[in-house]
Amino acid sequence: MARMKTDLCIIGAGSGGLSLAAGAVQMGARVVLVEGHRMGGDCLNYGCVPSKALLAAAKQAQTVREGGFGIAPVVPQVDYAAAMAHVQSAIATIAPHDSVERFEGLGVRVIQAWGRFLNDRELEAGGEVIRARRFVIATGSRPLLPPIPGLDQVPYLTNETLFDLRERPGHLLIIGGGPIGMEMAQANVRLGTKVTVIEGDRALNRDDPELAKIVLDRLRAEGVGIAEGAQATRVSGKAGAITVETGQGSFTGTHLLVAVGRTPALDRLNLAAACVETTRAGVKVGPDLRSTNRRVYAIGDAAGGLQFTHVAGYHAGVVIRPILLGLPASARTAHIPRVTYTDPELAQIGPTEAEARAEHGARLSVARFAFSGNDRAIATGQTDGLIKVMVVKGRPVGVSIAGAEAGELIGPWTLALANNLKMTHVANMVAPYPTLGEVNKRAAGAYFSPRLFENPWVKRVVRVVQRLLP
Ligand SMILES: Cc1cc2nc3c(=O)[nH]c(=O)nc-3n(C[C@H](O)[C@H](O)[C@H](O)COP(=O)(O)OP(=O)(O)OC[C@H]3O[C@@H](n4cnc5c(N)ncnc54)[C@H](O)[C@@H]3O)c2cc1C
Ligand SMILES: NC(=O)c1ccc[n+]([C@@H]2O[C@H](COP(=O)([O-])OP(=O)(O)OC[C@H]3O[C@@H](n4cnc5c(N)ncnc54)[C@H](O)[C@@H]3O)[C@@H](O)[C@H]2O)c1
Repeated sequence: MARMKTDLCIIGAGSGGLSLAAGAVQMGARVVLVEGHRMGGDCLNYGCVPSKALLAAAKQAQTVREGGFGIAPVVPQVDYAAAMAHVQSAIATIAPHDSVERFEGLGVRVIQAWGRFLNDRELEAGGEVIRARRFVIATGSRPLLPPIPGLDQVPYLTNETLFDLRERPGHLLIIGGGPIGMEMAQANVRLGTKVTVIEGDRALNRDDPELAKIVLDRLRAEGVGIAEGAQATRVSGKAGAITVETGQGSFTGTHLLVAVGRTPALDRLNLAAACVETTRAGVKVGPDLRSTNRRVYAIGDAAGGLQFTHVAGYHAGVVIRPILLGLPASARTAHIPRVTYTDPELAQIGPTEAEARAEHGARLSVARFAFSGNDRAIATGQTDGLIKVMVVKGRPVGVSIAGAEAGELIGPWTLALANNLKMTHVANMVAPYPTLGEVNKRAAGAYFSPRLFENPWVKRVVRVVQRLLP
């Protein structure tokens, strides 16, 4: 077997591995990148990109279907295969950016094979033994397949096969009402599929219930059936007629999508040989993302924390400091946002109201502003929405937004939380009129209004000054 030495060996060329490889090689390190399947990982091939591309096609169908503003609604003529062709075209357009050619052009040695540790300092991939000063496990995650009796006896879809469909499903059952389940429910219902979501708990249960309701009400109004408190206990049937049994009754559809979470992709790595310990969530790491083997780090979904592309990229930025420069660094989570790209969108940073109340008690103030008070939202018919800002000692600690463009609107708050800014900084901002972005400033205004307008001292001072002014 050929042998090579390198500074850094990264296993997995997804969101985390690619960011790290590009950064490390351009800063002068010798980098080997090992990828066993498709460059770009889950996000490009089976996750963010295809799901957002399908949602875009679905939004187009919905715009036509709803009409409005004096434009007559029309039943959309949906070509499901063409919508999926748009999905593939979005992937193909981005793929060169994540390609072997681009990374080899940057100076990265790319090995297209599965990597497997031989011992605590060596990994084998594609018949080569790589001895590296540091390793980074960036192998991501795969769909969790729950032990529901009968599931292994029926054909089912996951995010890895859903985008291969070319014929529109007649009735899509989705087990799991998390972000994957709800995004794909709306995409499919808008493209003309009958959809039923089967959720064991509350749909979108990680989000503030008041804001999740805004999204769920819209989905229900568009025709998505959402059974909550309906844990799937048995699956049976065959292609075209699949039945899911739950405590709330049984549901039969033509297709089944399983979207009940993720499991870390660590099984091919032979981690025991490298003395790298794991938990059910992923590689066991400290705040510095270092594993139980001090030469080995883990980033992204494999590190067992938040599972988002921007987190994988952020992790890459954290580990590059100790790996390349020997400097300390640790990962934080308080400033990490998340967005579910339903229409309306659901965005969150920091704790929800309930989480913040549990943590801060009476010190917490919650400022609210409804989209129905925003002129642009009224002009464009997008008044279903609400922003809540959780404030402690004059600083925002959490923000929840449900509404049009919530993912864009959370931007200024990500800046505020990352830099520990105060509500005054947000209130000082002048937002262009008329924009949806004014909801951010109005929420800051809602925080200051009672302090300014309902404060007897302010009134007294104004009266005195008015008497004294010439
Ligand atoms: C349907 C869906 C929609 C999503 N939408 C969003 C979104 O809108 N926004 C967002 O932020 N996140 C989204 N996510 C989550 C996001 O895709 C992941 O958090 C992100 O891809 C994680 O990046 P990663 O680098 O950790 O892993 P990945 O991108 O999964 O990359 C891991 C790579 O490692 C490779 N690999 C695994 N084992 C080995 C091995 N032994 N040897 C060599 N290679 C190996 C895999 O083949 C893969 O290419 C979505 C996920 C799904 C499933
Ligand atoms: N927009 C985004 O950023 C985005 C989009 C999709 C996915 N993702 C990432 O992917 C991760 C996985 O998403 P997900 O939606 O698969 O998982 P999830 O864990 O967020 O939601 C899964 C849901 O399935 C339910 N469930 C589990 N077992 C069940 C059963 N037997 N019967 C009925 N319901 C059951 C759970 O109660 C839960 O609500 C997310 O947490 C997120 O990190 C992000």
